[in-house]
Amino acid sequence: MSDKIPVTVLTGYLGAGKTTLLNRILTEQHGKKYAVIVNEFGEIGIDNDLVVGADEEVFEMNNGCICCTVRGDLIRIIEGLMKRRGKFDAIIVETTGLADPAPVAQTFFVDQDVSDKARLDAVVTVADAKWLTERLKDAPEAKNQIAFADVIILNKTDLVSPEELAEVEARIRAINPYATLHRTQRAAVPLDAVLGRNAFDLDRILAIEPAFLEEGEGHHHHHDHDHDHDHGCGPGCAHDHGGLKHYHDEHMQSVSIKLGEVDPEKFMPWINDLTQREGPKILRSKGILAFKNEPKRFVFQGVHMILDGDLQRDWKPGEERQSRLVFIGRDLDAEMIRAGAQACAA
Ligand SMILES: Nc1nc2c(ncn2[C@@H]2O[C@H](COP(=O)(O)OP(=O)(O)OP(=O)(O)O)[C@@H](O)[C@H]2O)c(=O)[nH]1
Repeated sequence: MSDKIPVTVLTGYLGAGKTTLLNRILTEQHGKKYAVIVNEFGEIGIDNDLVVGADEEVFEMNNGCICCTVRGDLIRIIEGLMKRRGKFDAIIVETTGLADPAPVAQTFFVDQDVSDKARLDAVVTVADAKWLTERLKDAPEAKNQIAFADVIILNKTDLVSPEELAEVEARIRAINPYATLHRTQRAAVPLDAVLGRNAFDLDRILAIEPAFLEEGEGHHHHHDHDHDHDHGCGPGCAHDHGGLKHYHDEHMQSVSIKLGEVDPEKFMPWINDLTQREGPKILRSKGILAFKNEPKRFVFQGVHMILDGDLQRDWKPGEERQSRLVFIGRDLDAEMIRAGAQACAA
């Protein structure tokens, strides 16, 4: 029996429910110690701050594209964790919603130091029952996340009719007939549905992606656009790592904003109005807010025009009462969003 540390790669498109699932796993009584590695799109880390659990250690990877800039980070973090063996039962990697899981999974096979000590247990993909059908049309990453999955959590079943649910499940099955599929609300699955699966099937992946085990001899980046963004190796390029091709959305951008205390009387109407008007373009929004005279942190989450928000834990003594917001989407009017947020200052 291998004593390699099992690694679960948690993927799924923006806002599907990855962090919800992760928090559920981490708050269960499991008696295990997990190391969690998160990777976000957007310059200021919010996700790592929203992962709960007293016993876990959370490591944040650099922002940017997971294949080029971030893969090095992933390897470094895992190697660091390996030096402290015995302290962790398993590693969970939560990728950004925009990541193609192929290069992440590939790391566990082509990097010798990593593959000596860690094994990919399963790729778990959270799918948003409401939005997946749309994303399969316009986001190749979303399709790859389904194709690579060993376990699929078909989440947010409360937001669709039984007919819509059957339809999205049929679409998933057309891409991936093999994965174990769980229909959920709020990602409610037992821990053993996700962890310790020993489910990653290399033969199946090689059938989809014959170049999976080939480490690129020099990386060929195809910039099939003339935009001048700077996001690591850049959105919009279809990378070809020795034949393993994956994609980035060239129009995807993030707007991140930091400000001090915020007036909820101004913020609430503004965020509602913004997401109603710009919802089709804003795929994802989230923030941790310091409301004036409020001892607790207010956390809001949006996926297109659906918004959620509540007061969570207290601001800790000495913790700076700073508000942080991130908007991820296509063709966003960054100046308009920034100005609107600034106007909510208390
Ligand atoms: N209605 C409904 N909302 C849900 C469900 N699961 C999660 N959500 C909400 O969907 C939003 C996104 O959930 P997250 O868990 O943060 O999604 P994520 O995949 O981690 O998002 P990114 O990391 O930004 O890609 C939050 O507001 C959740 O509360 C569900 O089953 N039903």
